[in-house]
Amino acid sequence: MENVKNVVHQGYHVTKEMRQQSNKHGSFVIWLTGLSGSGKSTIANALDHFFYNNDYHAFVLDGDNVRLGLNKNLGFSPDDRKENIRRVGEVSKLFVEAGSIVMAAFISPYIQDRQEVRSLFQQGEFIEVYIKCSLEQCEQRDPKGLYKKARKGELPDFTGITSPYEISTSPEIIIETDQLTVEESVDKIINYIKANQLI
Ligand SMILES: Nc1ncnc2c1ncn2[C@@H]1O[C@H](COP(=O)(O)OS(=O)(=O)O)[C@@H](OP(=O)(O)O)[C@H]1O
Ligand SMILES: Nc1ncnc2c1ncn2[C@@H]1O[C@H](COP(=O)(O)OP(=O)(O)O)[C@@H](O)[C@H]1O
Repeated sequence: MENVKNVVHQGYHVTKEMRQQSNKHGSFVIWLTGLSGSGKSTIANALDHFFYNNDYHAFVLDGDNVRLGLNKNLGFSPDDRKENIRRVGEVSKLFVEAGSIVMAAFISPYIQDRQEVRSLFQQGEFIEVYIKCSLEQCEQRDPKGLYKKARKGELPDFTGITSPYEISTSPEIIIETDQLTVEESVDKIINYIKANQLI
């Protein structure tokens, strides 16, 4: 807080509302949280196809990609994950201000970190989607071979094995990827967004 003592927020002349009107849809965050291999990236990209094909302004922020650039100085300790999520929350807020729909696909294992991101947004702008999948199923999928490495002790602080995942009590949406297909998962999310008149 000390660092921002003499910094004053500058209002934008072209407002978020003007951009939303011009884009002809709302801007908000679909925050996909869950274990590695649960299906966050797959569903985020399937949503992106839907939005792209239907002329919506949307973009995916994905853990792996953000960690190769903006957050390349961060690891997987609780403090580093917290800072990772804080920065991604702020980037998501900029996208929403710019009139875009954001799909943020991050493990984001701590309830408090997710709540802090939620608090950056207005009511209804932050949609938490818990991508629910058992550890056993995620481990069986193991799309990047990371669980195998973690079990061999080659990957410290691995979520679900040697690092915790805290389940939210009331996310807006729960998607069980060991029950639904990718298409059914996308439909469930889109139906929620339409029912809440965000698009
Ligand atoms: N120790 C450890 N624990 C969990 N994940 C690990 C780890 N090391 C590397 N990876 C890879 O990093 C991706 C998760 O990055 P996130 O930014 O989503 O993590 S977090 O939200 O800060 O917890 C994660 O991507 P997903 O599998 O898509 O979840 C992994 O590819
Ligand atoms: N219903 C489903 N939803 C999402 N992914 C699924 C589903 N069923 C099987 N999968 C597979 O599970 C894996 C999930 O990997 P990924 O999307 O990278 O997960 P995460 O981003 O959570 O690590 C992919 O190989 C995907 O094809």
